[in-house]
Amino acid sequence: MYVTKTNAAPRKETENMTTSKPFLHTPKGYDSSHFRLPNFQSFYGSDFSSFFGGHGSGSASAQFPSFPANNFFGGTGFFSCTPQVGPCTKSKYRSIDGSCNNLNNPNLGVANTPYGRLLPPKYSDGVQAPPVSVTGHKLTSPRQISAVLFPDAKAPDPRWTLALMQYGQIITHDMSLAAGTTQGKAHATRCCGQGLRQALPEHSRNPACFPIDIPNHDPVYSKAGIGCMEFVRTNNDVSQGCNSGQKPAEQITAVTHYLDSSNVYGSSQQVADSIREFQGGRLRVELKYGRQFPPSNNNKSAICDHVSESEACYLAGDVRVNQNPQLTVFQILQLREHNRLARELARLNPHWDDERLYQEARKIAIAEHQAVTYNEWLPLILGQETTQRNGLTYNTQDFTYDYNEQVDPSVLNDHATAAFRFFHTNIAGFLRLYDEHRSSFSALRLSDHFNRPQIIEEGNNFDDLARGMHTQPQEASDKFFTKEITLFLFRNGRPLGQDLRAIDIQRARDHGLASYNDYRHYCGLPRAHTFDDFGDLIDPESVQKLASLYHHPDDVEFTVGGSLEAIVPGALVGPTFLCILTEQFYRTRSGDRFFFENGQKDTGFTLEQVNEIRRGSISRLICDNADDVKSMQPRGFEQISHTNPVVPCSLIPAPSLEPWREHSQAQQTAQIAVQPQEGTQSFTLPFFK
Ligand code: HEM
Ligand SMILES: [Ca+2]
Repeated sequence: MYVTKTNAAPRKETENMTTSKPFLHTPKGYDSSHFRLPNFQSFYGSDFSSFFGGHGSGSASAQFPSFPANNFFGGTGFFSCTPQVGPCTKSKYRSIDGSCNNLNNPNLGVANTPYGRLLPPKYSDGVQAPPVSVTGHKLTSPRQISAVLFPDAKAPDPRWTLALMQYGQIITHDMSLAAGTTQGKAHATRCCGQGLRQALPEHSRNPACFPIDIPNHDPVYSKAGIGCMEFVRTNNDVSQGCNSGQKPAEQITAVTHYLDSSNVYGSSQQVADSIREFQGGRLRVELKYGRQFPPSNNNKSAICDHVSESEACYLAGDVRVNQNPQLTVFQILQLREHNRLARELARLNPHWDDERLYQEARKIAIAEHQAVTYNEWLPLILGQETTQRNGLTYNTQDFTYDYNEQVDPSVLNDHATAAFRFFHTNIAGFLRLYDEHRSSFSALRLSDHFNRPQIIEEGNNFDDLARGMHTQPQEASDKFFTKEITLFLFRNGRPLGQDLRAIDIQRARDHGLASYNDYRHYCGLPRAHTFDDFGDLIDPESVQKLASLYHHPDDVEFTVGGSLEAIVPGALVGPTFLCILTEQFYRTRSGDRFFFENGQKDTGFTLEQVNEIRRGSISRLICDNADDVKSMQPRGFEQISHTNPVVPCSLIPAPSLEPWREHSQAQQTAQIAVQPQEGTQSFTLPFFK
């Protein structure tokens, strides 16, 4: 069944699903001009109700009471995979942990629940151990695959700015975090079958040859750039694993699955409360020379690298906030945007209390983030045609009416552990600094500043970095990855660091992802029976390398094959990853009852409010929240050109908060007296009594 935007309404679920079954959305209507998805039957039978953490069954939590959170990462132990949720109250606002979004299945999308999956895992023992070659051979070390197939070659993207990549990382951090893998330092957590959650101990990693750290004095590296080449045991490949006979292990993601700015607000009440000011609806900030920065992290030495007590190391809704300077800049812009909204709302509605201001500002800030993600970012990444045809974007001034409670919003393992990581290709090794005239005078080396955000507070760096990422090109979408992440990741002052591409490959093994061929098949592309068959989408040189690295075409990993595909015209990714990403972003919007455009009666915005939010943009975010950026090009993800010139911020459209004003008698009288001022952007000036 194919449903296209041109001849039918956006796709809707039609299966007769009951609450006792897992909510797996089956991708029926996927379509693009280049390839089509077949009708797809969910591989999970109806007896898998406990597979995704027991959604709908409730039995797991009854049998295995949940353990205190502080035990969670503290070594091997079993915990409930079903969050204790509900009963749900009818709230106008999202919960912090994602619960009660889907009123029939309040656990859906909640933080610390398993990823979803499109294709069943392929563990070599059926339940937990990473896949090995179908011919029984060991797989080549991820580090070697990375070095052979994904070398560095500088090729700036002809059209898009580094902000496009950087906002992608914000989106990613909003959507998922493999529990325990933060900064590559900690250990994994997963759900075994039967709703058991297991924290794996640190020593389950073989310290003798962790495949990803490149030893500083590695003789092999110095010759061949390979580093540690042995195949090693991984997190999942441990003896204290899930008991045999159980259903396969499922990895857990620590943040809310929804696109709800959980990176800003936190995914647990505890974190959310720790970053609130509890005054005026604002989030906590530290003021430095009148500029707002996030509060200081109490755990600096564990979270940041190279930190003296005086160096900045921030606390935010997401633990990865300090990971790289541009990411931190965006997080700070989002934080300041919340506080800006809270202040504006307080002026419009002086009778609102802290809680009301916090919730309303949060709701608007999340909506602005969804608007930028879906209307500005995704069409560039997936291609406009793909987003339009598959119900990801709508060209309308009306509501979209596309919430579907049958859609499972869970972030898919296939997406987060393979497809979405492809955009590591767009990372640039150097971050250029640009002044207001768009002259560049210096650049930061990325690996000098991993987990070390102090640099952004110095001088005008904050603005120069903000302008810089909207001026400098991102790296092109191709099979090349900058050495700053494949050789120097988290090097923390050492000459060499880790290899993110190798980590991506290793992590996908650990999560038991099916093969590249399986995903080709899933996406309606032919399976390759010989290595040469991959030549339909992959260049001959890479096909040859695949043949040298793998024993059989079925051994080729999804992360690897998918990253070598030719880019779909109009998009920034190859066809198989595009298919998975499209499915994910369809679920993320239509499975979210609070999605800003969908016109839900009790929770949504008025149409007038929605259309104000639609006026927002990435450039507006910079104009409103950088320290002193006075001009931007209108389309910030697109490089500056004569069709996208830098203009004064006053010419960049801005949402008006006027539709949020609650009209009391006194205010109505006052409004007549105070007319909106000519020439100011649409934010209404505060009303002075
Ligand atoms: C400077 C930029 C970036 C750096 C340094 C970076 C680094 C990392 C690191 C260290 C991990 C954890 C790897 C692991 O232990 O498995 C990770 C995970 C990931 N990255 Fe990136 N990344 C960057 C940008 C991006 C971008 C632009 C995207 C996509 C648009 C992206 C998508 C992902 C995804 C989906 C994951 C897995 C999240 C999860 O745990 O579920 N990253 N990245
Ligand atoms: Ca989230």
